Order: sequence, then C-alpha cells, then structure tokens
Amino acid sequence: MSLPRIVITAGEPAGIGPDVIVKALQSDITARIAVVGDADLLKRRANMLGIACDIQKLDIPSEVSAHVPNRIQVLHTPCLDDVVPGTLNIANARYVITTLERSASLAQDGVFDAIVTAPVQKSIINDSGIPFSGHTEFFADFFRCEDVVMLLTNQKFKVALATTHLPLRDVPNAISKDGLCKQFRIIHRSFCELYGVEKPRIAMLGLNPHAGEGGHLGKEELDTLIPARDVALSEDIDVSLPLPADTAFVSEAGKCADVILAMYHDQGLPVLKTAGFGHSVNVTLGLPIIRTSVDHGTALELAASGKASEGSLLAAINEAIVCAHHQA
Ligand SMILES: NC(=O)C1=CN([C@@H]2O[C@H](COP(=O)(O)OP(=O)(O)OC[C@H]3O[C@@H](n4cnc5c(N)ncnc54)[C@H](O)[C@@H]3O)[C@@H](O)[C@H]2O)C=CC1
Ligand SMILES: NCC(=O)COP(=O)(O)O
Repeated sequence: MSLPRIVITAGEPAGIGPDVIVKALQSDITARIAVVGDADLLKRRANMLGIACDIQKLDIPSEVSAHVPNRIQVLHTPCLDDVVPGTLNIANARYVITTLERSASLAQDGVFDAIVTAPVQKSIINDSGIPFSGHTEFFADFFRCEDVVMLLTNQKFKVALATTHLPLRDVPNAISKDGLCKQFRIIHRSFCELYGVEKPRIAMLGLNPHAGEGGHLGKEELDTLIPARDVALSEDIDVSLPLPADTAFVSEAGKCADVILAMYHDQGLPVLKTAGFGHSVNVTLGLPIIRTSVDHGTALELAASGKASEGSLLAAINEAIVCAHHQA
C-alpha cells in the first residue's frame, strides 16, 4: 500500500495531548499524518516545551503529505476559549467533541485510514452537558456499531475488555451470553485481519474470585460465561473456560493465549499497565476504520512541563500503521 494516512485528534487542550503530539512528531514516521486540533495551541505548547516545529495549516485534508520530523500538518479546529495548561475549561468541551467528529467523518469518507486519539477528560465533557463515556463508545455510536471491543496491547499482553466505562455495580448485568458471543466473534475476526493470527486463542477470565468456585462464589461463570464459550466452540472460535483472574496472567493458559478477555476495566488493565505503562496502546476492535489511542489520560499536572512521555502515542501511531498495512 502507499503510505498509511493517519489523523490524530489533539485531545483535551489543558492536558498533555498537545505536549505528546509535538514531542512524538519530532520523530521520523513512515506515514502521512495530520492533526485535528487548534494549530495555535499546538504552536504555543511547542514553544513552552522549547521544541522548534513548523506548524502548517492544511486546508484540504486529502492533500496530507508524508510526515517530516518537526513539521506538523494541522486541520485547524479552533478552541472555543482560553487554554491554561493544567486547568480545565468547560467552554472547550465542545471543541474536543468537534475534533472527534471531524476525524471520524474524514475516516468515514476514506480520506484517512486510521484515527489515533490523544486523551480527553471525560468528566469535563459530561460537566458541559454532553454525555460521553469514552472514545470507544463515541466512535461506536458515530459508526453505528452495536458492538465493539476495547483492546489494550503492549509487548507483554493483549487484554480485551468485556465491559468498558461503567460503574462496577453495573458490570454483572452488562455481561450476557449474546454479548459475549458477539465479542468473541469481533476479537476472532480482528485478530485474523489486523494481526494476521490464523486461529486466535482467547483466554477468558472469570468474573468472580476463583472463577466462581464451581458456583459457590457466584453463578455468572456457569450461567453466562460457559454457555457463551460453548457457542464460540461450535463456531470454531477458540475460547478457554473461565480462568481465575488472579493467576490467569501468569498461568500457562494465559501465557499461551493470543488475547486475554477481562470482564471489566480494572480487572485487566492494572496488570497490563504495570507491565508496560507508557508503551501500551488502546485499539477499538469492530469499527469499520482503524482506531488506536494512548494508554494514559490527560495528566493535567504534567501539561506544559515537558515531563509527559510521548512513548504511548508513538506506539499508537505505529500500531495504526501496522494495522493499516495488514488491512491493505
Ligand atoms: N484515551 C483517553 O482519552 C483516556 C482518558 N483518560 C482520562 O484522563 C483523565 C485523568 O485520568 P487518570 O486516571 O488520572 O490517568 P492519567 O493517565 O492521566 O494519570 C495517571 C498517572 O500517570 C501519569 N501519566 C499519565 N500520562 C503520562 C505520560 N504520558 N507520561 C508520564 N506520566 C504520565 C500521571 O502523571 C499520573 O500520575 C480522566 O478524565 C480520564 O477519564 C484516562 C485514560 C485514557
Ligand atoms: N482506560 C481506557 C480509557 O479510559 C480510554 O478509553 P477510550 O477513551 O479510548 O474509550
């Protein structure tokens, strides 16, 4: 394929999104790259960090050219109010959503092959009156996908989540046999298409301690997880019996698997982030486009300090490039 075309969204303007973008784009990257965000904000943040870079406004998105270190092509989308690094401004919440909508439309129109997102502050978007639980759910809605799967990946683990951004008390009711079956199919198909794995092995974690201890510590394994697995096996999708989550990551079954499916956000992600925070990537499986993201949040306290690492953004851009080549 010709050079993959990547669009990066600039994220929460008061956070470290602009920092990690100007830092990451100092590197040589083999792709066409444009940033959707406020060009003046990026210029100011680069100055604060002492990074000399050429910020070029790009009027026609399809004219995005090959990336050159320290040159940033920007699809200028102005902030709506002042930006003070580290201080959230509710008046800019709508700007953040506009950057997501613009990137999604461009990807939908085939102008870009992949969207890479810098972090947003979910709370300020909600405080502004816009319901928002995450990029994953936003892009699923935008592309009208009933089911998508959040996958985080690094050198050591690939962890998919059966549920994403919801209160812990709502988790058991959000896990259903049909829902799991759809997720198994999405994971299976995506690992074949995006990662070239012929028959992906999915290690499924139990929801309850000791995977329910034969029904004595919770019934979800018997009533929901195992019946969903039976359907998967009948479709030639390789899914394990529910593994006790506390040891799954160090067990042979976990180590041999291509992907571990955790039942909820904080069951899987602390393990993955402990193993590789700063170098992990968040990928949304099941969208009609490629979408990757950083493994971290807005880290407001680090904005404009120069201390935010661009490692995860570089990994997310690289992952998008690899996926784009696999899909070509
Ligand atoms: N992809 C996204 O849009 C994500 C957004 N968030 C949002 O970010 C906000 C803050 O979330 P937190 O839980 O505080 O997580 P956080 O990732 O912003 O911060 C956690 C810790 O990691 C450090 N850290 C984060 N990124 C770093 C980097 N690039 N280099 C060096 N250190 C870094 C921070 O200083 C802090 O100590 C929340 O609103 C959350 O919803 C969180 C995760 C992902
Ligand atoms: N912990 C992952 C996270 O919060 C990022 O989610 P999303 O915004 O990529 O959906």
